[in-house]
Amino acid sequence: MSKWTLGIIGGSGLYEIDGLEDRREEQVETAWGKPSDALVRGRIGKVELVFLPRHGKGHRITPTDVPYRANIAALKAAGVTDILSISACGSLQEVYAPGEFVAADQFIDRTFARDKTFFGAGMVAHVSMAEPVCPRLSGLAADAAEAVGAKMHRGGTYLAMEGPQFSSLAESKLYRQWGCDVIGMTAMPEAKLAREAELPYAILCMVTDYDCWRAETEAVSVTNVLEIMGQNSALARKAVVELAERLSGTERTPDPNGTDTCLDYALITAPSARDPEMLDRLQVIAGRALNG
Ligand SMILES: CSC[C@H]1O[C@H](OP(=O)(O)O)[C@H](O)[C@@H]1O
Ligand SMILES: Nc1ncnc2[nH]cnc12
Repeated sequence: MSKWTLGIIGGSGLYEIDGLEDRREEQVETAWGKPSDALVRGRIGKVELVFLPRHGKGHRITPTDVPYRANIAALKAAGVTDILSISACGSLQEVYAPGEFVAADQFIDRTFARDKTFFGAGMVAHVSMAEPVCPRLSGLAADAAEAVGAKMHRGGTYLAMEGPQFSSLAESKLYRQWGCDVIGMTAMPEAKLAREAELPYAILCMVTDYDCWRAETEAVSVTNVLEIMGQNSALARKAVVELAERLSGTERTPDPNGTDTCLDYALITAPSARDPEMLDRLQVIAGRALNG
């Protein structure tokens, strides 16, 4: 029987999760360095959970400096089967009010100062990002959040900006014209790297502000993000417990979208041209496809 091992990446305001039995912390190191913090492991019912606070405890790491590759590699090495990110974000549309949740299913990546692939010289891969979010996990997470009282919006486009400064008014208006729904600084390259690691990924965005485009509202600041997070992070934590409890009685079947085996269609470097050192480094991420 295949079981669920849920990786939870907590964003701004979410530095712990609730309800873990057998809670323990593990300091780990990967071929891409140390992850943002110790992995917090435990169990809810029959579901294993591995929690990682993206910015580290105490929020020490900027969105640019988050060790995205080490985080995903550490979760993969820990046996995680699926990743749920919980992130604070700004609303780019009237319909998403602070305090509400958006299960985003598309991204526009405007980040430019981050390592975005595990692969590279000696082993090149091109995974599909046409559907970057796992519809199964996203739907289950949205159901769980709704069940604990969150106002949920299903689907939406998340604009990933570099930061750490918030957007100018001109940028905020431009992203609205592009049809984006929410804005944040971290889902990219996280979702891309999860895909390369064959891990289905979903994101629950907690709306904390209206960025700066809405004339009748003051522009986003850390103060108002933290205030809204303070009021709503308990809901996000309850949603994680609810999700794990709902999955506890079920067997995990392969991801219907094929993410579990997506590298079968992505590796392009000819076997004779592959760099043995690169292949060694990639074992934890791509061993299934490389050795198969
Ligand atoms: C504290 S406001 C800006 C900060 O909040 C979001 O973080 P996360 O996505 O990790 O929840 C946003 O992306 C910025 O990093
Ligand atoms: N308006 C905003 N822009 C970018 N990241 C955010 N995180 C929370 N609110 C945000």
